[in-house]
Amino acid sequence: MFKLQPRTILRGAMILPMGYLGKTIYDNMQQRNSIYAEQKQALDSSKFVPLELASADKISHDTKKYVFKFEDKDQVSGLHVASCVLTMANIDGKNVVRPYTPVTHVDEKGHMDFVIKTYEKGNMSKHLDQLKPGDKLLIKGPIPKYPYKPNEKEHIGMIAGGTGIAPMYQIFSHALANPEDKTKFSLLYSNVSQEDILLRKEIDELAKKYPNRFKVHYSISKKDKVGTDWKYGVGYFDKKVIEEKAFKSEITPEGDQSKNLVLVCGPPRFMDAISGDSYFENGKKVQGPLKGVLKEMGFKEQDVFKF
Ligand SMILES: Cc1cc2nc3c(=O)[nH]c(=O)nc-3n(C[C@H](O)[C@H](O)[C@H](O)COP(=O)(O)OP(=O)(O)OC[C@H]3O[C@@H](n4cnc5c(N)ncnc54)[C@H](O)[C@@H]3O)c2cc1C
Repeated sequence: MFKLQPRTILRGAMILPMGYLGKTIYDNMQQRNSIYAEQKQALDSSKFVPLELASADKISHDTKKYVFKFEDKDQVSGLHVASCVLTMANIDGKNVVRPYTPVTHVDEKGHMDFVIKTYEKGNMSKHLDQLKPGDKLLIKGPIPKYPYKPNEKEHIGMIAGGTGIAPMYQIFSHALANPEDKTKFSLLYSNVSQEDILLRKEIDELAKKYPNRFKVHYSISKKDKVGTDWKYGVGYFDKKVIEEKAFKSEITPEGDQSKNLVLVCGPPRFMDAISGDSYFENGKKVQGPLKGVLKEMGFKEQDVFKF
């Protein structure tokens, strides 16, 4: 079992949410913000601003890509890696607020894109599904999540389910585009069927372009949804799949955890199975105890960040 070094404790603590170590994350964000201060920002973290929907296109049977225009085509969102936004809409007389993670690069100008799944009984996702180009949505951000720093870790394992790919994509697409950043990424991405895999073209292109820095293993949870050409996994992620297909000997609970980290994001049942979910306590998001497969494997709370 690995021992906690002071450096490990500090780094572990850095991945805790604002409520625990707000100052560290805040300082980090301030540094990032000073970089972006020179650029005109479309979003404001203290208030909701209306953004116009430019287009909404189906990318799978239940998911759309939404493109929101900034007021000025030279504006950037003002987001940093990794952060998300809050959206707000008045639905049946109530203000509904939900977080989403853009999939556009943080320095992309003029627009911000989201990949959002529509739930049959979902308040915000159904509202978004009904929006037409020209309609506006209230958006606020950035909302800080994991403060990613190039080369801080050697290897980051990512375990994502469904739309949980969005924050992972934000991180690895940003990191891989930076030639100075040597961080390696291993992504395990689970979906019900092949058709449900979001951003597959983009992910496969990155895996091809950066074979030494980025690898991906997909899994389909339903056997009958697998096509004949399927070369990846079937079923849920367990210890064996995580060890053999993603982490190999590079990310282990016994390894040097100041160099490795595991990120997890997915729907509630997926989170419960893999790591346990983060939750709100006294109005603040807390990581909560580590549970599930990662706990069984021997990982510790500070080795894992849950989005
Ligand atoms: C940090 C963060 C970033 C996120 N980024 C994205 C993103 O980029 N794209 C995206 O599509 N979603 C994302 N989500 C999820 C999103 O915030 C909403 O939870 C989701 O869109 C459902 O909201 P709703 O109002 O439509 O459904 P609600 O009205 O909240 O829920 C209605 C019903 O839908 C079902 N449901 C709701 N959410 C889920 C879920 N995640 N999995 C399975 N069933 C569910 C439940 O059965 C629920 O009873 C993110 C969540 C977080 C915490």
